[in-house]
Amino acid sequence: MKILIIGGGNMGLTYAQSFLRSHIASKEDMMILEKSPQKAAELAKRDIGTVYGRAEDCIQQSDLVIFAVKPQDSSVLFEHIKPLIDPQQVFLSIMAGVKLSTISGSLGAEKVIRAMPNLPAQIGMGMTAFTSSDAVTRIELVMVQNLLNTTGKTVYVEKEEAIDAATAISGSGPAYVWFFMKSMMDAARNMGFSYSEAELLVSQTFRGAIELFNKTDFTCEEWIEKVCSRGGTTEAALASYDKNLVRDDIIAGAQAALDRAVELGNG
Ligand SMILES: NC(=O)C1=CN([C@@H]2O[C@H](COP(=O)(O)OP(=O)(O)OC[C@H]3O[C@@H](n4cnc5c(N)ncnc54)[C@H](O)[C@@H]3O)[C@@H](O)[C@H]2O)C=CC1
Ligand SMILES: O=C(O)[C@@H]1CCC=N1
Repeated sequence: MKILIIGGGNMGLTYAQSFLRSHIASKEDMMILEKSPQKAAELAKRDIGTVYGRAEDCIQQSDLVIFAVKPQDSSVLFEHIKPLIDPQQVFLSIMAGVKLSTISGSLGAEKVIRAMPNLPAQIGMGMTAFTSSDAVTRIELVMVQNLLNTTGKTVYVEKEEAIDAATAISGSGPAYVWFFMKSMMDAARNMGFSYSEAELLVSQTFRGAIELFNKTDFTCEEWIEKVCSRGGTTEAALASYDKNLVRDDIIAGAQAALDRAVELGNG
């Protein structure tokens, strides 16, 4: 199966590397279409398949076309490739917000899958939610799911709105986690730790807390209770979070991401 990835940025490159690393696709089957000549030259050095600069040279030979450009670049791209595509090709989009109906309507193609991955896909630890149009066959869906599975865990969702919600939670989520890590590192620096000490203290704390959570059946609340001594330090920190409505802010942030996904989908 010939796979064409359109957009060789963070996610396009991640996908190409992941498919190759897992041997689900060979270099001969992988094509990347990248419009920036500088990026295309860098990609060509990576030995991850054939890199193209023109859609005319690669679209027709592909069985699966993956859209990994920014949502804002999608309408120009669709307009350009519409005369080149075969309506029987399968299209997979990972673009935030852009709806199945927009993709099929703009291209005149029926077999469209929408997925929302995240950046830990780079190390096979990604989380992807995906859904598909009715015209995609079971075999085609399984084929795409097998590809997505090379990047981490996947979940099929029936309702397309859940893709926008997943964008706000798991798609953007790694950035929220790094934001929290950075804030804790800033606190550590203020308390006198060096940069590398702050990094070690914080990254190992995140790793330990997440591993512990994943390896047991306790909820977050139960774990929090185990850390908190009555009248102790953790309670003081959590009281400060409560007073400053940190939880509400985190929920509002995720809601802002969801609102933006919907907005991107409306053009
Ligand atoms: N970065 C992330 O963590 C995630 C991104 N996404 C989605 O993935 C998509 C790509 O995101 P990134 O890889 O971060 O962006 P990026 O900016 O790193 O890569 C996009 C690439 O597409 C190229 N491009 C734009 N128009 C093109 C065209 N007409 N033909 C060929 N190449 C073209 C650009 O030159 C650029 O190299 C976005 O739609 C985003 O919503 C989804 C989940 C996570
Ligand atoms: O920030 C964005 O719009 C994309 C979608 C999810 C992660 N990055």
